[in-house]
Amino acid sequence: MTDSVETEPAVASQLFGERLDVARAFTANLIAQGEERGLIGPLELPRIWSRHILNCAIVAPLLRPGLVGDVGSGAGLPGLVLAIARPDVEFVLIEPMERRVAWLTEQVEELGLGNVTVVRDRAEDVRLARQLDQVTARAVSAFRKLIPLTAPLLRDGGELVLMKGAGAAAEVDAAAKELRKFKVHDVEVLTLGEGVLEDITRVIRAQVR
Ligand SMILES: C[S@@+](CC[C@H](N)C(=O)[O-])C[C@H]1O[C@@H](n2cnc3c(N)ncnc32)[C@H](O)[C@@H]1O
Repeated sequence: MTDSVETEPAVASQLFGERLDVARAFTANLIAQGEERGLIGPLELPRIWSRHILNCAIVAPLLRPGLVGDVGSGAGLPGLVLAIARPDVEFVLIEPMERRVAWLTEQVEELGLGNVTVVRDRAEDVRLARQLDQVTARAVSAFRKLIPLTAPLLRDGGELVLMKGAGAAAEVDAAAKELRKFKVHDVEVLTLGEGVLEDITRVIRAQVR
């Protein structure tokens, strides 16, 4: 583990409220084990809070009570962070890689997250007992590729909440064919965290069917 780990920014307490201790425990576990377990690169530790934990937590107010599927959760970003921030929302984390699933399952147990289920599968193959109300994803695939993977998992009127980089608007333009085919509409690109976070977060939000 590198010795240059970012200290917790003051805004963390605002974003997690009374769940801050759980967020701290998860972040400490990620700092302690993330590099060794291939979940996060060493270069990320100096920006673990600003670039990763808080960058995901700022999305929490976009979620509604219901069932949210986080596709390609990896280290738990954003799925576990959102599940910590929003105990009123149920989450299913969909991740195909065995060692990442093992990490996610351990974290759910250790942190006592009763609102999270972990499923080992690819989004295009997974069979869920219930249709999702919302889907989240971060750093999994381009918007046009995510649409066919995620839209079939959503109920009519469900919503995509996809964390994206600076190219979000261009990704929307490149997805015209998939938007039509999967009846994705009311697409907007949101910028979150301005004036609050060091790194702003861009989100593509869209309705399905
Ligand atoms: C670059 S990592 C990002 C992980 C995490 N979302 C983050 O932001 O740190 C991409 C993740 O998506 C998962 N993934 C790739 N293709 C997938 C698919 N078809 N369905 C579900 N997950 C997938 C990978 O196993 C990996 O954990």
